[in-house]
Amino acid sequence: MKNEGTQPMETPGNLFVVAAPSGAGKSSLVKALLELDSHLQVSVSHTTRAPRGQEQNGREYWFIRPDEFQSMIDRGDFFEWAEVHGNRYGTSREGIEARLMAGEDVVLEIDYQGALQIKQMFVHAVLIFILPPSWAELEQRLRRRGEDHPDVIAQRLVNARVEVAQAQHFDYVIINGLFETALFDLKTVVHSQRLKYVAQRRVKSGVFAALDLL
Ligand SMILES: Nc1nc2c(ncn2[C@@H]2O[C@H](COP(=O)(O)OP(=O)(O)O)[C@@H](O)[C@H]2O)c(=O)[nH]1
Ligand SMILES: Nc1ncnc2c1ncn2[C@@H]1O[C@H](COP(=O)(O)OP(=O)(O)O)[C@@H](O)[C@H]1O
Repeated sequence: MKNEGTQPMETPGNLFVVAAPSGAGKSSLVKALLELDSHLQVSVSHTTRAPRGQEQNGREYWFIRPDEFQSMIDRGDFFEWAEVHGNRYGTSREGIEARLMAGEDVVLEIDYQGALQIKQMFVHAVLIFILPPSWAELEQRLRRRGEDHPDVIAQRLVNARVEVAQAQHFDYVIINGLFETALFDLKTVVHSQRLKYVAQRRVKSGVFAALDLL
């Protein structure tokens, strides 16, 4: 939650931030997007949460102990971190900064608290919020996923009300009803941002002026 000393940054690479209430389909959408888009890389967060069935250390998350997480906070290793559903999650500086400076596009899959912190640091970050089509469907998806204890699901559904209220602060809101439609919308946002960025760079560099267009 702390980011003292961090100035807003403008980087050659685009930064996309995807947030959603648990079960809305954020991880599935980002995974599908990454398979289609070789220019995009995901940042693997650190968490104190226990791994789920198929999750692997270093793939979905870096799973670390609470004291290790605290040490990382103390060392200033995180761009942002937050407590979500009773566990801590954080985006480490390592990797992301270098990738963005090298002109690569990065996607973060984080909660709304982290997303809002990131927007303060990276003014051009594109914030995307994924909504389920209904509360009933959200609950169904969490149950069908079958990864969390009923108590954990209940807590996530309560927290979902608070999270969804934050969608108003995001640049884009995508409803994940039909998966392929939502994926198309997500691809469109990424593509639009790249076009916008290229156009802005060309205007700045005077390319259009040289063509006698502007
Ligand atoms: N602020 C922050 N939130 C994170 C980070 N990594 C994951 N989260 C969020 O923590 C919440 C819980 O994630 P998880 O336990 O994997 O369950 P999920 O909701 O099913 O994805 C989700 O809203 C994630 O987006 C991170 O590095 N920072
Ligand atoms: N559009 C969709 N329609 C039906 N089921 C979906 C859709 N998107 C995702 N799911 C399913 O819903 C569950 C939750 O998706 P997941 O990507 O894990 O959500 P999140 O990362 O937001 O918690 C998974 O079982 C996933 O396969």
